[in-house]
Amino acid sequence: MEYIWQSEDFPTFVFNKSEIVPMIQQFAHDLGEISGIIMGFSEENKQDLFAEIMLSEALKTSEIEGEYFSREDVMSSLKANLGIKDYHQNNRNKKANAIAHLMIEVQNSYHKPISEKILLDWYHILMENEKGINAGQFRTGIEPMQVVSGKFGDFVIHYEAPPSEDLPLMIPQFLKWYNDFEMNDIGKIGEGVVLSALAHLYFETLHPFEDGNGRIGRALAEKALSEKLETPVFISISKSIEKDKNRYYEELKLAQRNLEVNSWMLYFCSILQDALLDSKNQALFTLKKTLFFDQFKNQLNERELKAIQKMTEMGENSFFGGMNAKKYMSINKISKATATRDLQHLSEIGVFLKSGGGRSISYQLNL
Ligand SMILES: Nc1ncnc2c1ncn2[C@@H]1O[C@H](COP(=O)(O)OP(=O)(O)OP(=O)(O)O)[C@@H](O)[C@H]1O
Repeated sequence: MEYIWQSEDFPTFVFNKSEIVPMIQQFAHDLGEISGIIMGFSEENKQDLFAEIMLSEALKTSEIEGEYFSREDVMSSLKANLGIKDYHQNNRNKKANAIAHLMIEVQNSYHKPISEKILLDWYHILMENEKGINAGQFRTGIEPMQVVSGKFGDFVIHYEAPPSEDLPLMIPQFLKWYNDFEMNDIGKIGEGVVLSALAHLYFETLHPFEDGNGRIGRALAEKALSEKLETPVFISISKSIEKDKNRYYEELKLAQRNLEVNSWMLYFCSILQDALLDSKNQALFTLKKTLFFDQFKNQLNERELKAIQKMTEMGENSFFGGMNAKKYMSINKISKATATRDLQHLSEIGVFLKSGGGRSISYQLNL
């Protein structure tokens, strides 16, 4: 046997539960903490946070594939699709629209059993604008479906998926395995974590589509977790994977060769944990931001408010180099004198902390 799908025992994945139980406990603990933080949020803040996390997933799952979209394009699609007021889809980047639409569809279908229709719908959403791809069906080609790297003429084959002709049997088996999945002795959260990890691996093993298997498979991992927890879990798995893509490929490669998948389980649990921590930090930042705006909003003029919103809209520490007079003038399209006056005021009331001197003065938010 070269690959796991060729084994008689496939898909009986074997792993040591006791090794991942502490990770599941930590995950459950952090999940509880986040729920506590979010509980106090206004509906608007909740929606903003969830949109932020979906945005992150949409951007990073595309980046893993080497596709880079602008934050603004994807966010405008997400907000329009979520029906957030004042947002209309004005984004002509069809691929960015597609990935945003997929993210929302995945959250909307978290409670439904997985089916061929759901997978094909997701695929259709993702691929309908791709030329040369039949967006409504699983792969049927006779050429082998291989994961390769390297240059033309010097390819390394990392993996070969089952032939297309086997899929009509293997896909229903996968769907049944997924929908019947149970692991009662590690609690609902544990069950969700394990299903998420194994469903992703199983799906990548089948590689059932011509293209987009990574993106659909990561979407499926998110759905599996939400489904078992019976509520949408807002985490960005792809953001965590993307931090070390090579490790992801290595772990998949290793897991394709042996049904004993301890290393994969440990790896994937660490990805979920990292993604959850990231969501927690984002939630804490939203909280800090709200308290900050509440404290200062009555002392700020429109220009000051606009500049502060700009500095916080992309998350903590994302406004590189802090604020300075030049940036402030350009954000508000105003004269240097007005900018200097506002910056002075913001420092005096304690919104900004000033650093540097002369031409290199910059201002950080005193969050
Ligand atoms: N050795 C491997 N075995 C099985 N699957 C693998 C292996 N290495 C990578 N993969 C999966 O295959 C995906 C690539 O497949 P495909 O090109 O169809 O998907 P994609 O969504 O278009 O690309 P990407 O995953 O890069 O976004 C990877 O993202 C990963 O999920």
